[in-house]
Amino acid sequence: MNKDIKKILIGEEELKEKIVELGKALTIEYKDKFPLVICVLKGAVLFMSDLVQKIDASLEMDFMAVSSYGDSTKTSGQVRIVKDLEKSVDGREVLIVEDIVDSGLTLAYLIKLLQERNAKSIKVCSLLEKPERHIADVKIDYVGFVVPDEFVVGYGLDYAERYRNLPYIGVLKEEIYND
Ligand SMILES: O=P(O)(O)OC[C@H]1O[C@H](OP(=O)(O)OP(=O)(O)O)[C@H](O)[C@@H]1O
Ligand SMILES: Nc1nc2[nH]cnc2c(=O)[nH]1
Repeated sequence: MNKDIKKILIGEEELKEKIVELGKALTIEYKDKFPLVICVLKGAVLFMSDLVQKIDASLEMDFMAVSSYGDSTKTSGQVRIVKDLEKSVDGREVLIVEDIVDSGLTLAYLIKLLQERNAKSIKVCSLLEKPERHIADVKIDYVGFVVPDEFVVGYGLDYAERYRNLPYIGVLKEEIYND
């Protein structure tokens, strides 16, 4: 285990099993719909790449990066587009893939944006959710794991851009924040 990690919340095997399960459900949902699957960079990139391999349906992938103003552990509610989609969502069945829904403000912004761009349907698959932290009223159609109100890293999720490459989801030691 990485020396900065206090505990592992979700291990590699558990992640793999959940992704197979989500992939089966999404295969049923999107079998003949040719969805546009949108990865929200950067956190969702590992989850997205493993998840799409478990969806047995024709699909397209696109990538979007948004940034919320605030420090590395808090979101402020203001979101801006850092990298926009290449594809049009007009008339498309869209699946947003997120690593985590915390306050829900990023997701609420994305859903509104894609609605304004005339997507036919918008569903959300998030690996993690912290329901007790929601500020925005967002519906997540597919959730991997509900996690407690602790700052988690690994499997795409960072603290100050580090730890994204850990193959598990873990909680950082307090001293890392206080450095
Ligand atoms: O529900 P919220 O409170 O809005 O937080 C969730 C968002 O925060 C994280 O992204 P971040 O802005 O840290 O960027 P990153 O994915 O590049 O790490 C995460 O990937 C979500 O997009
Ligand atoms: N890495 C990380 N990013 C987040 N963004 C919102 N909540 C979290 C979290 O718990 N961990």
